Amino acid sequence: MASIMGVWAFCQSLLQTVFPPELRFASLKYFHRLFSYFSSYCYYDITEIDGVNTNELYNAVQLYLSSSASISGTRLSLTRGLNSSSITFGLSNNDRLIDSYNGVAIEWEHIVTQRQAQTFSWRPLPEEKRGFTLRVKKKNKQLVLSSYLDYVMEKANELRRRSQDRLLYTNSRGGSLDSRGHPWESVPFKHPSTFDTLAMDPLKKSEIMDDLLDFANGESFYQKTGRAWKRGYLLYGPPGTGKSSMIAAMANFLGYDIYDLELTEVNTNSELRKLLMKTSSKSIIVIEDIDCSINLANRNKNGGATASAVGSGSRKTSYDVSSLPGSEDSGNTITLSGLLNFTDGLWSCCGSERIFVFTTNHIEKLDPALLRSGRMDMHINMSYCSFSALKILLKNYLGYDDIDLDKEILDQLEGVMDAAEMTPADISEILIKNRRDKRRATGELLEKLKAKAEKNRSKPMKKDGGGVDQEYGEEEQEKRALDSPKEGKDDDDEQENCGKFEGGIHENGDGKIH
Ligand SMILES: Nc1ncnc2c1ncn2[C@@H]1O[C@H](COP(=O)(O)OP(=O)(O)OP(=O)(O)O)[C@@H](O)[C@H]1O
Ligand SMILES: [Mg+2]
Repeated sequence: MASIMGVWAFCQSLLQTVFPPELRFASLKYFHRLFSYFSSYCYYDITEIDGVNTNELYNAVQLYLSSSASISGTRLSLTRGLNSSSITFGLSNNDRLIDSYNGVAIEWEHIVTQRQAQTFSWRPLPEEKRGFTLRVKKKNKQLVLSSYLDYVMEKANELRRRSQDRLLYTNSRGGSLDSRGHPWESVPFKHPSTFDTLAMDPLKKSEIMDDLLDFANGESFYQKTGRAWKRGYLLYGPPGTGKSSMIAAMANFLGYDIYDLELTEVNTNSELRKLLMKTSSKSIIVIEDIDCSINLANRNKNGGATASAVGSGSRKTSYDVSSLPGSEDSGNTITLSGLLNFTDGLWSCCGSERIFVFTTNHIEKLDPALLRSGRMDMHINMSYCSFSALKILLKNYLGYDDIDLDKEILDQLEGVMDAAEMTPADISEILIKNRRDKRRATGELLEKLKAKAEKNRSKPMKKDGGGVDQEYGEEEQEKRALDSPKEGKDDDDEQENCGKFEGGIHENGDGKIH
């Protein structure tokens, strides 16, 4: 047997020195077949692209090999991605190293060859053909198949989560795919918001954190109850109350990637489905300002689901496809039912451990279908800054603890906080501006709060909610104007259909209200 292995090794080294890489790859395969019968080893090829899809296992192996301490490579390739904070190292082209698992030696080789002239393909393929070959003794084959590869996947996921550079994906390219078949573009996600920096009622905060942890650790629960392993959060409240900051804090807390879904870039339900299929597990799928992304004014007579995307933000100019003759037939529209299928239809289960987060400034404008049980599991009201939230801001921005603050000032702040109805964003501005002088900061803050409370008191109360709401409307309209000049349609009839939510958090589905 030793002599057979010697011949095999000789042939391999001969091939590597004599043949060009593309021939080497093909010839190696041929010789491999010839020798496999006699060899005590078996081989597994893990190619980067499997047919037209990217092979997740390839990426996992690459990551695992780049960081595992249990491996000893003699020659590594170092890379640092654009905007990335860390250097990653991997196997050089056509180099190999030995990993050890449960006392078994596993050899990895990275094989890179030039792709031959492309025949017809629906999308351009990368110029290089890359793959890993795993070599293990035949007697340990079962170990590799039953647990080693799972271990590699798990380790790679963990490494990715632990690394600072989680990813923020966007679908700003519309429906088009990149050369690796991805509809999403990604950048490293480095938002500093955490649950520590988030100013909100501590009880509410810990409820949300517990809920997230229950979800992340709940694989067996979801399995046992036959539910898809996903959870939906609806964050609602005035601009500047921390909805986007909360999403960043959730991602940082769980170590998940974020998919920021720009609904106005999606033309059809099937495009929406494709985007969903290309999201990974352990991720948060976000639709911001859902009331602006889906135009609920276009529902059909049956209360059905003809909703069209409308422009917002850096988004397309408003359009209303359902008003174009025949546009529905041409399928050039996303519908509310398409969106609901996206979140809780069969397709929503094509991955696991995913969180959906919708945000809105106007929960009352949302279609009741979106709010129904089982859709968005938790409704979280991000409201004006409360006294307990203010204390968090004072600590974070000025380094104040409760005991550091003058009791009299604290009492005054507490007395005026609720009536002032100022957002954490407004308060943060005042604190940032005066952060070098704590006394001045609290002084100016108190002044502004009192003035705002006074202003609110003197405003004439309107039937539908009072003066404060009107101002919140103005602020929000400003935001909308920036987003889309054509917007601002009348949604009154929609509001009649919608339930009103008060208080902090509502857990949906089991009827509990927190
Ligand atoms: N609850 C909060 N805790 C800490 N900082 C906050 C909070 N709310 C707002 N801020 C600050 O204000 C800024 C704007 O907040 P954010 O973008 O999260 O608000 P939003 O609710 O998403 O607003 P919009 O409805 O306009 O999207 C943030 O950068 C953050 O610094
Ligand atoms: Mg926001």
